[in-house]
Amino acid sequence: MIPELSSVPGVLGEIARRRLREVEGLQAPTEPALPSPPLLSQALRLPGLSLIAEVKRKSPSQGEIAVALEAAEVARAYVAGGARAISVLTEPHYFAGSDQDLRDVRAAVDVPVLRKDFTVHPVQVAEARALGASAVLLIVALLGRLTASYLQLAEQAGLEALVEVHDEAELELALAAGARIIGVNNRNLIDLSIDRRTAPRLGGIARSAGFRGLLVAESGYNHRAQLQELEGLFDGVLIGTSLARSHDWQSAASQMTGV
Ligand SMILES: O=C(O)c1ccccc1NCC(=O)[C@H](O)[C@H](O)COP(=O)(O)O
Repeated sequence: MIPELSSVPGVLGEIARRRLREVEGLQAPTEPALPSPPLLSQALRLPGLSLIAEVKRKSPSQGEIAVALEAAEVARAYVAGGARAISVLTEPHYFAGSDQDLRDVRAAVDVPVLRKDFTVHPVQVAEARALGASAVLLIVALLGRLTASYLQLAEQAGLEALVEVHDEAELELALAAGARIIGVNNRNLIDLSIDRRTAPRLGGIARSAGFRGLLVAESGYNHRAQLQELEGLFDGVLIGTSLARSHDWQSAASQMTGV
């Protein structure tokens, strides 16, 4: 049990406590291990800013985005539009996602797949590997000092981790935990406000502190021009709402990547 979970405020706290109740009785999957998935880090090391495109049906901040979308179809279109990785929200209640979405996306595309969930129990890490994910999301605002042990768990399971931060204190914890891929979220997950200055600010601090790992900017991007300030500092950008709500997922992705 994560000691601080009961005191996480706002929507993030609500989601995480509900998720814990859903998963804490589950047994770790026992199926034979799947072949090693493609590495998220490799996709992020390609030249330029790599797009991680998100399969997102609804969200606490936006309500319904594309409730009827078919995850595999959307993921294929994103990849055709130049996305180098896919993020799949598997949380069912607030985002209408599912584990089956992740299986479907894994079967449909060759690029790395991130399991975007609210990881609050070790069983979710084992599940992610069994579903075919390449990486899991670890939110420092939820895991606090346990971030390092969840990172270890992920590595032992053969997964990479996107370690997500939103402020300086969380960035310090992520660096101390030995994160290799840090996601800076422009969305405050407590009050859901967006401030796109967060990513460049914290990305700059991370680099000044000597971080040589991979940086991903997350949330709030809807035009290619907004990505300019990330060039040269960030390796990737994670975009959900503005892509998913488009009626043409391939051209929406392509407008962001220029492919
Ligand atoms: O998207 C939300 O409203 C949200 C609310 C509470 C916790 C997490 C939330 N989103 C998760 C994400 O970080 C985003 O799905 C991801 O970064 C993409 O953001 P966007 O392009 O703004 O959809």
